[in-house]
Amino acid sequence: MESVIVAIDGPSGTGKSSTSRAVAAELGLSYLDTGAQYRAITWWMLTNGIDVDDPGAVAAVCGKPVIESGTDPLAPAISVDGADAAGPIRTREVTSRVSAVSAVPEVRARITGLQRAIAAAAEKGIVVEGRDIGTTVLPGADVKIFLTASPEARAARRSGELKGSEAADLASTREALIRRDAADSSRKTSPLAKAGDAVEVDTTDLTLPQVIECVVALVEEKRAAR
Ligand SMILES: Nc1ncnc2c1ncn2[C@@H]1O[C@H](COP(=O)(O)OP(=O)(O)OP(=O)(O)O)[C@@H](O)[C@H]1O
Ligand SMILES: Nc1ccn([C@H]2C[C@H](O)[C@@H](COP(=O)(O)O)O2)c(=O)n1
Repeated sequence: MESVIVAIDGPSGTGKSSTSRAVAAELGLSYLDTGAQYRAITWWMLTNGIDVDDPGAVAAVCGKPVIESGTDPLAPAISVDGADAAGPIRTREVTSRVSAVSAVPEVRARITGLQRAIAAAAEKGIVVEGRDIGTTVLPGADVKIFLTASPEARAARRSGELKGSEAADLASTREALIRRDAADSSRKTSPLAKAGDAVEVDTTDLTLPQVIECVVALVEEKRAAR
């Protein structure tokens, strides 16, 4: 079977990770969570005392951390300087600072380079999820999907995940994700955007299995047309 590159973009909480992992597993493809890479570099900045609101300071050191991403959809993994970072990158602090770090052009250039190298090495193909995959990272992707959902649906999905001290009410979760989407959409360098040739899938009223089925069908359709 010929290799296939699938780009899945969209705002936060639309189901990119859940869908991408399941589609990659079902089709025997590799999987890359690019948001985890931006979270990992943000976590490194915070733990090393870098002022993440100072783009110059961030740019000066962004080449330092060694970020490695696993590509098995059944066992997603990310490490920074050899240490497992899967847990620490999901804290509320990292979530609230990641948009500032990922807006720095030098950070984007470095992480985009890592992403392209990983995609090029995926022999059977890969599902890559993020914000700028179809527009900037892999503009020649075979299949491009842009997932959307209402802010209410996304907030309800996210609130269900947070536990203990990280738990937040629906309204503040909704506000936080709208704020992050606004920052990610308005940055100058490769903002969150739908590629002109992407298929938009509104997941508001779809179950996760329905979204997965829809994306698998789009990939199979593309393969059959080759
Ligand atoms: N269609 C759906 N219906 C209901 N729940 C869903 C659906 N898609 C995803 N979810 C749930 O919503 C939550 C967020 O999904 P996921 O992490 O895949 O989104 P995301 O777009 O990758 O978010 P982010 O960009 O913030 O990482 C998860 O708990 C997931 O199980
Ligand atoms: N291709 C990407 C992927 C992610 N980001 C930034 C913007 C997000 O707010 C943040 C975290 O992503 P998530 O884990 O929530 O998917 O990373 C980006 O700029 N470009």
